[in-house]
Amino acid sequence: MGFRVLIADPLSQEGITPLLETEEIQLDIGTEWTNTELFERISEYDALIIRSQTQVTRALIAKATHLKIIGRAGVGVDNIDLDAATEQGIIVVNAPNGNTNSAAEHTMAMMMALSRKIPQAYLSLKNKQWDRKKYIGKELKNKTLGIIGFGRIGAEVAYRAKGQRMRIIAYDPFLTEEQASKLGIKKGSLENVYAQADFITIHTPLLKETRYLLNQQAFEAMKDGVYIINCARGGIIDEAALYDAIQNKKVAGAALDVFEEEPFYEHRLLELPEIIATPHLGASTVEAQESVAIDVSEDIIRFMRGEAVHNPVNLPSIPREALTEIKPYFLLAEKLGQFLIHLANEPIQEINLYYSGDVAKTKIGPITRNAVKGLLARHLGDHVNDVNALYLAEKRGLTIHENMTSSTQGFTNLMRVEIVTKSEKKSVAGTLLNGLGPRIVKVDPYSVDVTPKGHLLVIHHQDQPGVIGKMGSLLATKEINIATMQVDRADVGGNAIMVMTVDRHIEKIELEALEQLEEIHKAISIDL
Ligand SMILES: NC(=O)c1ccc[n+]([C@@H]2O[C@H](COP(=O)([O-])OP(=O)(O)OC[C@H]3O[C@@H](n4cnc5c(N)ncnc54)[C@H](O)[C@@H]3O)[C@@H](O)[C@H]2O)c1
Ligand SMILES: O=C(O)[C@H](O)COP(=O)(O)O
Repeated sequence: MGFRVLIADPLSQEGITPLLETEEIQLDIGTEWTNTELFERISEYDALIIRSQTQVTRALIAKATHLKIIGRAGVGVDNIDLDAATEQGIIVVNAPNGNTNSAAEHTMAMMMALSRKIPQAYLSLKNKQWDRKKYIGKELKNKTLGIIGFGRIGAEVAYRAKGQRMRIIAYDPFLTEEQASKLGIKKGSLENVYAQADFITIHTPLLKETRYLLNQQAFEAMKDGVYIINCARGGIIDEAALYDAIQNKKVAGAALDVFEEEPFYEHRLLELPEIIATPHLGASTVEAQESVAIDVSEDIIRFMRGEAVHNPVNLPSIPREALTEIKPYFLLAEKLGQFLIHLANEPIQEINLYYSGDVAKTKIGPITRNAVKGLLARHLGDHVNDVNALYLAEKRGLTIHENMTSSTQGFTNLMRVEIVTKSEKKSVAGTLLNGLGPRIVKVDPYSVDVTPKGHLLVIHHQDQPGVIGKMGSLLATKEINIATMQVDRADVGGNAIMVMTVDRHIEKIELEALEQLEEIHKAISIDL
């Protein structure tokens, strides 16, 4: 059947070449589909690619029973219910860099068209008017540009505006004084921006904190005759407040590429001659569209092939060099989790992770995620993955603690996973042996050396002569061949453990037969 990909919004044909050239991918174009069709057919797809039009709501995600990845060919993901995607284990990727330049250029074009009233003058000419007095503009030179949101696009706008000899004051919670002075701009608070700027351009995402950031109060705090440019997202400006601010001459004009509701065919703001507008064209250039479509297509192919994606939105992004270093620990962590959950006799309440040696020097978050995934997979199966492991653990009331310790116990790297239940703690520790892969080296207090792979049999028994022989004979009667065996004990004659690798899965009834032996406390079968 292949990996089924649905493109729901118009993408650059050249940009989807990587998908077209990948044999395993079966590509459908649903740009002409109605919403009803999309709802009816979404369950057929492994991947969905969109731009800003398609609303990926919780309801749509609930229907998307086979969906594994959503690719946003662009930056803003406010049209995707990220929580719903994460809960369903769907990874969301975007293409954050491909349209930066186009959006910055569009912002500059809008600012210049606004200050020189170009669209208004053009319309007037089209209407057979030759009116020169009406369209007197304002220069940008020596004016102050306030930039709210100094990320990729905000910074690109700053470079260009400096070329226009504007003074720049920027507000962004992450902008430091040092960065600002290096760039030759001023860092200010929102209030500073409002008080000083002649032009204000917005470049933040639409978030809870930025919704209606530019509201009546904000307009009141601005200079009289300020110009506003929004090529970021509708909803960051309160459109009703902007309308009033223009009517009462506080705001001299606004250039809008984005709106609270899109698309629309009539808009109250467009009745005002001080407003110029484009229908969300910031990223609409040949270059940007090709670039974002390539980026998102390549991430979908990477995902399909089990490789790390480059632009995850609902997973922490890991730099490539760091990923090479930590990836081998993912398997170790997952196997430790899968093994350990079989030792739990009661529901788990807490998961503790202890990292030491080389592994403690890496980015442990994604390693923890894999351990939790392994722990939950026994009861949640395929439903749990890297994307939703922590969410699902949290939903089940599990607390997770990560700890760094110095106790390497002679290994160059060691990670221990511990689960806490109402009445006991169980733990398993493992290491990554150079060139040999993951090894389990401790089960509770017992030292072992087990490759976490295949069919394992864990026996808790009394340390006494003959028990290993009895075990071996019983397994032989069931035609269960032992491939490897590890034994350790707490004290002579005390509690002991055997961890065996056997050649086939051991049935419950066979475990019960083993537990009939007097010296055997518990027999556990684990398939890894
Ligand atoms: N019109 C278009 O077609 C178009 C094209 C591309 C991007 N966009 C939009 O432009 C915006 C910026 O994109 P980007 O690629 O530069 O994103 P970015 O993530 O690189 O930058 C966003 C910046 O906003 C800052 N920020 C967040 N909350 C803030 C707040 N409350 N106050 C001030 N700053 C805040 C962040 O710290 C970050 O530096 C996004 O909304 C994106 O969707 C629109
Ligand atoms: O966030 C973005 O990348 C822009 O708003 C572009 O949106 P579009 O892909 O719908 O043009």
